[in-house]
Amino acid sequence: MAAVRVTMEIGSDGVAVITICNPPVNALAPSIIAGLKEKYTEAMNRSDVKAIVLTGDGGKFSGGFDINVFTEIHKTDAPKPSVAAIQVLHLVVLCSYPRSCTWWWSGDSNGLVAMLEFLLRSSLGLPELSLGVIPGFGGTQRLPRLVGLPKALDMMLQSKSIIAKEGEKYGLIDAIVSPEDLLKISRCWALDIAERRKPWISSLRRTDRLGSLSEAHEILKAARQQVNRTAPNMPQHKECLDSVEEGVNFGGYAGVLKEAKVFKELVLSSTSRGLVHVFFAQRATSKVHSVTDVGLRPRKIKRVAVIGGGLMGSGIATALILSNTPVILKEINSNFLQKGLKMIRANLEGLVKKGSLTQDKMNKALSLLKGVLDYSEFKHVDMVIEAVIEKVSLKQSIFADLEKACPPHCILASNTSTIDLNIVGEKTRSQDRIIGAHFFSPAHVMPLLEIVRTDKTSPQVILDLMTIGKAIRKVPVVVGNCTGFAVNRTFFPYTQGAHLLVHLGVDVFRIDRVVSSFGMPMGPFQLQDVAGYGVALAVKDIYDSAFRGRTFQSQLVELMVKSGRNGKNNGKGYYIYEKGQKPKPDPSVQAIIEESRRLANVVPGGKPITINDQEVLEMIFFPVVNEACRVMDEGVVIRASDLDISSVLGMGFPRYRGGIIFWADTIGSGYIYAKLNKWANSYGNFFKPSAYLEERATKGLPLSMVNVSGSQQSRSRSRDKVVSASSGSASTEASKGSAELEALKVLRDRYRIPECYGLHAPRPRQRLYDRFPDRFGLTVSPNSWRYQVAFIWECRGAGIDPSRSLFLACFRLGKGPGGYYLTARSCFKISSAPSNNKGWKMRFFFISYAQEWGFSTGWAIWSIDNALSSLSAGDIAMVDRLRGILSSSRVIKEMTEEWMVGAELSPATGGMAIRI
Ligand SMILES: C[C@H](O)CC(=O)SCCNC(=O)CCNC(=O)[C@H](O)C(C)(C)COP(=O)(O)OP(=O)(O)OC[C@H]1O[C@@H](n2cnc3c(N)ncnc32)[C@H](O)[C@@H]1OP(=O)(O)O
Repeated sequence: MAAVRVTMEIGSDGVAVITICNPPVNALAPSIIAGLKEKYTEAMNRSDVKAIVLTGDGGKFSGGFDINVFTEIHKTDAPKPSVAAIQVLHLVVLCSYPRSCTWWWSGDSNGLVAMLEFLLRSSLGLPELSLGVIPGFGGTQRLPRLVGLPKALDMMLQSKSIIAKEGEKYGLIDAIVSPEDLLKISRCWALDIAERRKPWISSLRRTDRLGSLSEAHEILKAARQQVNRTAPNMPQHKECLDSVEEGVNFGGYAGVLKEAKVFKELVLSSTSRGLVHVFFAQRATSKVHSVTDVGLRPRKIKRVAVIGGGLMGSGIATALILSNTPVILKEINSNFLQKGLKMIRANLEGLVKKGSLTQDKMNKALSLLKGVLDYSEFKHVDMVIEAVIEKVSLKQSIFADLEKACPPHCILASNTSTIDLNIVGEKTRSQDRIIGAHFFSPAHVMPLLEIVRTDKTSPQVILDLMTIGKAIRKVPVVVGNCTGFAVNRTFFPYTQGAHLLVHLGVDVFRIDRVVSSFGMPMGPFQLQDVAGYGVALAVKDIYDSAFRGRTFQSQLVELMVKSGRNGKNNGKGYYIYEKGQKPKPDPSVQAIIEESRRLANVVPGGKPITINDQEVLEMIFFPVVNEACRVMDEGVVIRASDLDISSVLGMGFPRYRGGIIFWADTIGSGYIYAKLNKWANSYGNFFKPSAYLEERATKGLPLSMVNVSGSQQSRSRSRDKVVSASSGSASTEASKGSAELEALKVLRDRYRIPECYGLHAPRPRQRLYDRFPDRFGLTVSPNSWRYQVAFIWECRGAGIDPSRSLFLACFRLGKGPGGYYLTARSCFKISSAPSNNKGWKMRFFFISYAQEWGFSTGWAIWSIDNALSSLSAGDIAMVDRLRGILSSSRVIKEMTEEWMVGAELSPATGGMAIRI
């Protein structure tokens, strides 16, 4: 992999070409920004440089600011100096008008002076709001001045990127040139500007595209109204408008100052934490151990057959032809076939009507579609996706036919949402080719593709389906085989919980309101209306037998159907649906609900319960979290974040809450466990906490920590396979270690503890050990890392700054009256006698240690200073607090027992680990 660097080459024409290199997307990491600043200064100081062109390595410019920095900030709760540096750099660049230098980037003749301006312009998109922040580097000011307020607001508020042609049309870029000519033309253009043959206009000072003040205010007012409607729970939208308005009212420079202030605040918001988590969770789905890391190459899927032209089949076919994959649609008779083809056409027409597809592209897509009534053409397909009704015998006979009709390499996929794939493929001998391709309705719109593998599905088949999934613009998440798979299984208690609440006396429409204001696209009852009652009735028995003892059954849906209601389909459900109107709650369902309540008779003591909105929310979502725990426990998902992204993309769980597990961990396993336990005692087993949840709650661990202990693994039904898949074929001991590390990583991420040993990588620590064996009095073991993390985490829980606890953890714990406790002696030594040999040695050691972990020296010094500033003052209260933690903490007690036995620290260093 190419090194992260910024280079500068100065040509004989006097143009300095500065190139940033940070694969894969040349993200603006702090080191890149520092490198840019350095090269800029160097170029400015050289008399032979007339102009500067900024470019990116590997044929790309930049994917914007390095999002990993946000993650770091989220872990420490404080903006890193790097962020401030960016702002400083921005201002420096902005204010220091280079006399003879031209900052110029890919086709922008106005692009003098502010190099960061070019980053903005050439990326052709400002996706910052999708990460919970607002555009920085003056983005909120420059974009409106370049493309006009309406287009700029559209791009920023929707995080919408635009293609080069559109950029040219709106004045964001000046010329479109071929990749081969880009640098050559850029050099000439830059020289033209430097030598005043072309004009330079600073975008920050432009006002011509802003319109009059009153026009601008009108546009902003309309945007504000829209934001209140569409993003009520996301502060960054409103803040973005405020920053733009500041610039409109008081000038670009004032706008930049406001933007910088707001940016710093937003980066610490819970919204940004959730959104950044989702960003990485989505990308993590591309990595499936033993599939994507074993050198397999995806095979070309030239033609796909879809069986069944119903709602799902036609949606899947639509998605495929939209991405240029030829499709054969098979139905059992011409009537059904025509209906299916018509539905596909209607799907495409809908997109044309919305403006997201041109008529030409629609025609091209339709030309790739062919309807058939038999299997004769199946010998030419590379993949089949079966999408018929959920009937086991029908699916089994289709798969038996497919085995005969398709070539031996053909992938045999089923879109079943509930049925065990082993049963689907029972009548074939092609189990290695059988896989689940679970789309969500409408399949051409919903972004999630759940890829279900069985024990026998071959890695090649999984990889091929992942690849085609990405080609049709889905996010493929690979999951294990079980009833409902990962998403439907996790969310089955969502509807059931809502039904149980209704039967306990809570109003249907209130539940929907509470759930919608939490951020779901609609409440569970409206969702049931939209999905149709057929689905609810079809899965009822399946779930009841698979999850026996923890389902809630009522007659409500049957009674609704009996009364002539079928949800949105026939315009009558819990709501009334009229064309062109918003769904209206139907008060007449009340009688049906009363009848169902009477039949279910679950209200304790016959008196409807009284609960507040928060409890409504918890009683609906905590059972979902509980089931998600079982899904993780059984290894149905590879990692917790797969459930986060699946809940966001498949169920509409609010993205800014980070997904179901991320959200649950912000609440805490202990709280959720206690609530579920309480409800289980009052209302039955539907709420009974799972063993996974119980374990994490008792140990005070996050739910996202999938691997905790050996007992956990042995309890798991199918996770052994998944765990070994994620930790390779190493020995048991090694895989235990890697599971431990994985757990640590999760802990670190969840509790935002960047300072944990071993979390950055076990190897640096091992290297240190190899280099300085005398300084380690104990063997490096995963357990020591775990305990150190636990310690730091405990300190954090007690409100002690993680940087201090890290520092303390680095130094020794001494023995005192009443037990072992932490002593600040080592720290005092440093602070009271900084010139003392030992003090300096320790300080130096700490810094080099920090460097090995990948922290900067600056950070290490800052961290030491931070710790010293509190400790050197003799902060007895804190030491007492720490002592309190040590004596009361279960984790620490556990540590004590183990550590007392074998661990001994080197007196030479004062300890590299906690000594209890
Ligand atoms: C002050 C400023 O205004 C603040 C900002 O700039 S905020 C940051 C704004 N930037 C973004 O939001 C861009 C995010 N990135 C993207 O949209 C897309 O990655 C892209 C369009 C640049 C490229 O897409 P694509 O080629 O499909 O690559 P994609 O799979 O998304 O990413 C490839 C890798 O780059 C990483 N990556 C992408 N953008 C990154 C970024 N800005 N920072 C850090 N890593 C990034 C991804 O995590 C992924 O890593 P992995 O391979 O280890 O999983």
